[in-house]
Parts: sequence; structure tokens; C-alpha cells
Amino acid sequence: MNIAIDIGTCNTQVATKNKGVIISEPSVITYDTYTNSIIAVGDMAYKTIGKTPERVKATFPMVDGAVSASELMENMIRIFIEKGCRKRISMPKIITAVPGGITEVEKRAIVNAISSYGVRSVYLIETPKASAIGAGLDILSGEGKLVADLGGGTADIAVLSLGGVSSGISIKKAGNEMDKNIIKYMKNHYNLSIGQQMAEQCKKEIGAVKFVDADKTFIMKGRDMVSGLPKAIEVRKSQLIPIYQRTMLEIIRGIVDVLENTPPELNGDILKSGIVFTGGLSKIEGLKELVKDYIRNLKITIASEPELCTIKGIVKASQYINKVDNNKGHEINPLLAVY
Ligand SMILES: Nc1ncnc2c1ncn2[C@@H]1O[C@H](COP(=O)(O)OP(=O)(O)OP(=O)(O)O)[C@@H](O)[C@H]1O
Repeated sequence: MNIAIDIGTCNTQVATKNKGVIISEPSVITYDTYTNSIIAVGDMAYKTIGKTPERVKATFPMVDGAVSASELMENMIRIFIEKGCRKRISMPKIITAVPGGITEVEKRAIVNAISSYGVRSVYLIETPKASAIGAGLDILSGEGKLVADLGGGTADIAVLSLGGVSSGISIKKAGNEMDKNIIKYMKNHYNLSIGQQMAEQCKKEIGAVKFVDADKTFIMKGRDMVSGLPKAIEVRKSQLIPIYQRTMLEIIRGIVDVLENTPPELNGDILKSGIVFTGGLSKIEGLKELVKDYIRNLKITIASEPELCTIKGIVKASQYINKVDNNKGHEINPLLAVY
């Protein structure tokens, strides 16, 4: 059996070819620090963030696209696979995505965490390739395609051609950094200490990188840092735009850098096909409009269900597993490596 898994900094998806996406939950695990026993994983664990008693900790085992807590990661993967498949799967082949430009050590850490499940082999594909396939792009043709996958911890930008990455960059700044900047802003301007979940909820509800629609408000709830008492402050979408914009402008600068390092022939192709955005953060309001201000002559497309493009692409790429197994390595295929 082949299982596709996308372990993101914020969210993890598990899918199979026949059933499609069977798990899509936050990459969070809550555990007892005294006994090391697991208390909750995924949706349930996300609800515990910031609310746990002293001996209990809620952790994201993947930070900025790299494993930060290997044992917790192994447990999270096992629980997600068994929950999604409703049983323990014996020796599956697992295919997963890794950020572009990942080091050999980081790659090994992901492979080891997955292998601890007891697998036949682990196949890797770079995230921008998987998300481009999931967005419906033909990346095996010689025509260059530019894809930007904007997630929680990383923004993966790549020009793809003939199944490979021609030029690319992985920026460790995306949705999580926006949330951190909002937490800082609320502290500095209102003496209000808010949690990570509140900041993310605000971004999903009223977050925008350019003003394109009516102004909206959001009630931030937290703790007054002077009195120590609970406090709520109403913020406007328009006042937060400069904060969200700061991170997005760095990502746009990254896209321009990638274009500058792309061979002229592929730049000609991209003039035709434009930029395709995938990943959950692509849903932020005003993205198309802001990118247009800086990269005027390219068509901009936000993929449909952008947060699911990577997992859909991993499932589609699993058709190449047999080619790799049968040693048809000379044929073009998008897989990066097999362990
Ligand atoms: N409607 C929305 N508006 C703004 N941001 C959103 C929206 N929906 C999701 N996001 C943000 O998208 C990010 C998560 O995207 P995604 O699930 O693609 O990332 P990930 O795969 O977990 O992370 P990474 O690719 O960095 O490992 C989070 O920062 C989340 O808050």
C-alpha cells in the first residue's frame, strides 16, 4: 500500500490514491512531560495550545520545515496514519514532500521519523514540485513553470522544468511569522498579551496584505500586561495590513530573486504561464493585488484549495514509485530520492 503524507509546519495531511485525503489536521501533539504519555494529537491538541497545565506541553514537532522533536514527530505520524487508515498498515511505501534546499541532515531526520513506523521505503519529492503537480501544472514538459507555495513556516519558490527545479529558494518566513508580528504589535500598542491561536484566527478572518475590500474588525482577547486582567481590544483590518505586508514583501523579493536567477529561455515560458500560488497562506486577502504592484507583467493564479495542493501532488507523484523501483531511473520523474 502507498501512503502519501505532507507533514507541514502548521498542518499535516495523509492521503491514499483510492480514498483521497483522509487526514487534514494541525501538526500539534500534546503530551505529559513527566510520563511522556501522549494526551492529544491534531485538532484536539491544537485546542490545548496555551491552555495546558505546567506538566503538560503542546508542541509543533516540525519547525520551519525541519524536525524539531523527533520522538514526538514519530508518534504524531503513527497516530495520524492509523487514524486515517483505521488500522495499523503493514510495511507501506510512504511518499512525502520536503522543502526545497533541505540539507542532507534535515532530510534524514524526516526519513527516520517516518521509517520508525515500519515502512518498506520512503520516497521524497520537493514541496514546490508536489504543489505544482497538485495545482494541475505539467512540470515534466520543457516549458518552465513558476510556483510559490506559501505555508506556515516556509515559502517555497521554484522554477520547474523537465521534472526538476531550475532555480528556487526556500524562505523561512510565512504565516507563522505574520502571527508572531501581530502578537508583538498587540503587546507594543495595547499592552495586550495574546496567544498564537488568537493571532492565527485574526489572520484567517481579517488578514490582508493589500486593501481590496471593505474594512472589517476583529476582537482580540488576551491579558492586560499592566493589570494582569483579561481584556478585549477591537482591531481594524486596515490597521494590520502593514504588518502582514512586511512578511509578504520579503516573499515577493524572493520571487524576484528566483526570476533573476532563471535562464532567459525559461523566463520566456513564465511570461506565458505566470506565477501559480499554492499553500494555505495564498488565501490571504490582497495577495494577487500586492504581487501585481511589484511583478507587473506576469499572470497571477491562486490555485483552488491551495492548502491541499501539496498532498494532492504527492498522491499524483506516487505513480512514479514503480518506475523508481523498476530502476527506470533514466526516464524523467519528479521524485527526489528513495530511502
Ligand atoms: N484564509 C486564510 N487567510 C490567511 N492565512 C491562512 C488562511 N488559511 C490558512 N492560512 C495560513 O496558512 C498557513 C498554513 O498553510 P499550510 O497548511 O499550507 O502550511 P504548512 O504546510 O503547515 O506549512 P509549511 O509548508 O511551512 O511546512 C498558516 O499560517 C495559516 O494560518
